[in-house]
Amino acid sequence: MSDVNRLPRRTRIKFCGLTRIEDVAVACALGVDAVGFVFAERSKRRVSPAQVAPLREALDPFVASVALFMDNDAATVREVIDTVRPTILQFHGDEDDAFCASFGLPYLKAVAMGGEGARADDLGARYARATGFLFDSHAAGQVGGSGHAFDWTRIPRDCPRPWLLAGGLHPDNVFEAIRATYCWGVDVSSGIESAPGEKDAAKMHRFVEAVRRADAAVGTIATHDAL
Ligand SMILES: O=C(O)c1ccccc1NCC(=O)[C@H](O)[C@H](O)COP(=O)(O)O
Repeated sequence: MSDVNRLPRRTRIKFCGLTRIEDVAVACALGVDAVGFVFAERSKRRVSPAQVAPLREALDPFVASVALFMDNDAATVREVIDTVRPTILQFHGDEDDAFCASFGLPYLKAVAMGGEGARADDLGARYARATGFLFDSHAAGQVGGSGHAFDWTRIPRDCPRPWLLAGGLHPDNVFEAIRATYCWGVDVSSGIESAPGEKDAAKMHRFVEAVRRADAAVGTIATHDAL
């Protein structure tokens, strides 16, 4: 394969559970790909649509806004879409493909990898319209954002769409996480916080720096298949 078909690897970065406009500004300055706002009812980082609207307006161009839900009802999802205008939706509960796709926006399905009942098989068939997947450490029915990792060897090798690794990532383990899993993207919440919902600028900076170091260490991606 010629070098013209290879580019440096770039792991996508999503910062999740933002609640403050100053944290949005830092995330944008660091060049992250996406920020997440949590509308799940039991979350410590839960925000209201009205609270998020100015944060979403403050985003730089090309920084995606992700609205997170966990078994919220359709009316709540619609209210968030109308007020916040997120780029993409992310569902953490028992939602099926029909529900997730019914809002006319791309969606990510979070896959609960913790606990005994983890079910990561057949994702392409069960969530045929998902844009991608996010493997997270919480157990089915439990909230995310725990700061705990799961056993990365349980990630299915044949995931049919781009997928993000989440759960317990922080500036000191994300290098190894990327090297071990070759994930498309990483998602972090607790690992860049000083308190739930309050991000720490120095940790955010160290996290991004570690991802870029991992990208350089892991090497290149072949682009010929996609072109
Ligand atoms: O963050 C929450 O409070 C939350 C509540 C309910 C459903 C999902 C939730 N968060 C989803 C995520 O943001 C991921 O779990 C997160 O990036 C990984 O969390 P962490 O282990 O804290 O990095």
